Amino acid sequence: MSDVEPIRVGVLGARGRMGTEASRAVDGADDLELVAMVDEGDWLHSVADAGAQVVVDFTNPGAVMENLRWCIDQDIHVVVGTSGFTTERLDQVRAWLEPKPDLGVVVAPNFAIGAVLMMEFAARAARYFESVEVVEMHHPQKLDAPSGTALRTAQLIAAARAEAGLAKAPDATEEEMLGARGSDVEGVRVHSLRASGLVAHQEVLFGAAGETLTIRHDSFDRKSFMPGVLLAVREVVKRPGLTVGLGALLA
Ligand SMILES: NC(=O)C1=CN([C@@H]2O[C@H](COP(=O)(O)OP(=O)(O)OC[C@H]3O[C@@H](n4cnc5c(N)ncnc54)[C@H](OP(=O)(O)O)[C@@H]3O)[C@@H](O)[C@H]2O)C=CC1
Ligand SMILES: O=C(O)C1=N[C@H](C(=O)O)C[C@H](O)C1
Repeated sequence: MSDVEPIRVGVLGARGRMGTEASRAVDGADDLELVAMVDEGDWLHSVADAGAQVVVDFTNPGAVMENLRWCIDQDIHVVVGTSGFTTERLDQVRAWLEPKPDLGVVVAPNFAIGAVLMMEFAARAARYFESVEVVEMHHPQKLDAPSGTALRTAQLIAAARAEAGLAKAPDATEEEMLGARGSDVEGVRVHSLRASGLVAHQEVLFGAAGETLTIRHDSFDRKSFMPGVLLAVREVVKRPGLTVGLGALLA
């Protein structure tokens, strides 16, 4: 038996789709101890009362900032899977962390290894193609559109295009029905599909003269996110400040 104390973990959004899976994964890990499961209407302070060192948040974009603020105030490290993180929100989290030099927050738009690689590959390909569009596909219970993963992918692509000096992607559309061309995320078109049977899927379509490149990732089961969640829980206690994306934690 190891003489290292397990990391004490609380889960917010614990009765939701991801919170249920994350609670199960934490509970099944020898080096972690599930000390609190909190959902809407529960007493948030029970997380601190239970001595949680790390909180995992899978709630919703409307709730997550208040949860984060509270955890930081309580000196609890946070792993955030909840979507809805704009640049402004990330800046706000950095500001909250400033007076807390030992505290870590990881915000990961997607914990699936394949999705992380899809974003990295897309960022790498971006400089070589004049056209690019992102199509994300999710279950119809999803509250936000576009997905956090699609937003992050579009931001990474936009940054790579800007660095390469690429102009706006060609598009002669003059007349369009509202929404037909998707949303414009920093100059990258993002389309959101919702259908029963889907979990979480994304395609990034690149185009240049005479060729296209499609990079696609599919999560068929929420178990796909769990190795990433557990990695983030183990790493956040060693990484003060804000870490965005699981990629930074991968060896
Ligand atoms: N980063 C990643 O890899 C992934 C991220 N996600 C993101 O995680 C989030 C949750 O997704 P999902 O599990 O499908 O959503 P669910 O709606 O199934 O779960 C969210 C849960 O949080 C609860 N909740 C709402 N407000 C609070 C609060 N203030 N405190 C505690 N609990 C609260 C909800 O309760 P109630 O229903 O009563 O409101 C619900 O039980 C979404 O933002 C989603 O995009 C999802 C999958 C992977
Ligand atoms: O709501 C979901 O299901 C998912 N949300 C995250 C997102 O918005 O990108 C991650 C994954 O796509 C599943």
